[in-house]
Amino acid sequence: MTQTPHPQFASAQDGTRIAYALHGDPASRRRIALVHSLAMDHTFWDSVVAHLGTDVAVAAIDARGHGRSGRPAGPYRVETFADDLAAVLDALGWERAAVGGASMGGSVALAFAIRHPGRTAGLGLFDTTAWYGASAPADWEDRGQKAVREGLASLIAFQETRWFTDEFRSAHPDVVARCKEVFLANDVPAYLETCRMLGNMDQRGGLAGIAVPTRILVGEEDYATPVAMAQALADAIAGSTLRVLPRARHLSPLEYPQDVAACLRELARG
Ligand SMILES: O=C(O)CCC(=O)CC(=O)O
Repeated sequence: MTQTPHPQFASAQDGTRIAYALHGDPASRRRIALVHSLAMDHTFWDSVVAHLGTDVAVAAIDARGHGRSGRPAGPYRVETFADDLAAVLDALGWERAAVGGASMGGSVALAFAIRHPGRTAGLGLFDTTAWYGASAPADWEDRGQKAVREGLASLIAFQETRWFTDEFRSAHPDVVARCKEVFLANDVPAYLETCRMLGNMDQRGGLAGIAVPTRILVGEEDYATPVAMAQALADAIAGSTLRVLPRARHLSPLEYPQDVAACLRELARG
């Protein structure tokens, strides 16, 4: 079991504290910056980090509104989350890094690559999208409002099957329990604002400008960001590769940590 380092803090442009954990060799020039999925935190990456080895430097952040980071009032924007990641790179003195993200974090990684191309050594996109579709603003508002009305626990049954297959849940009850624990610890107003952010996000216009090595992974049974969304990313980002993971659902860094780590190591080579 990897021991997660104590979080450190960077200051975002608006003064919000952004927490991050630094793993591996801080002196390594092979640098990786990671952003978790909705309502998770930096510990989301622990099993990937365990497969990354100690010859890379890895910064895993808590996005604003999540974990130990600040929870300013909304509205939230994916571009702000990307600039928060840039603030973490600044705090570390990193000019560039391979950037990886899962689901919400993948959307943040996309925004980072679009806004900070010179700082993006490579892009790892796991179970994610640039756009959730025309009904997304209403759908995500419904989800956030359910949390407000009935509490985050009312979403757990939905989340569990959205995150993982039945087989995975039976084989890895500890992983599922940890995800639930982190999910339930979220701040409801911040969760609502993050849901709204995802519903309103549309980054499709920026994809053609991404010119860094890009690897896209998606679970074959991902109902949250289905294979068609990953295919749309692959079609729009020149030179990207797409791999569909068999028998996986929405959280491939937890379902396939070794494969995600291999992908990130490759991106961090340059
Ligand atoms: O559950 C969904 O519909 C999507 C969840 C999602 O894509 C956001 C996330 O898990 O970060």
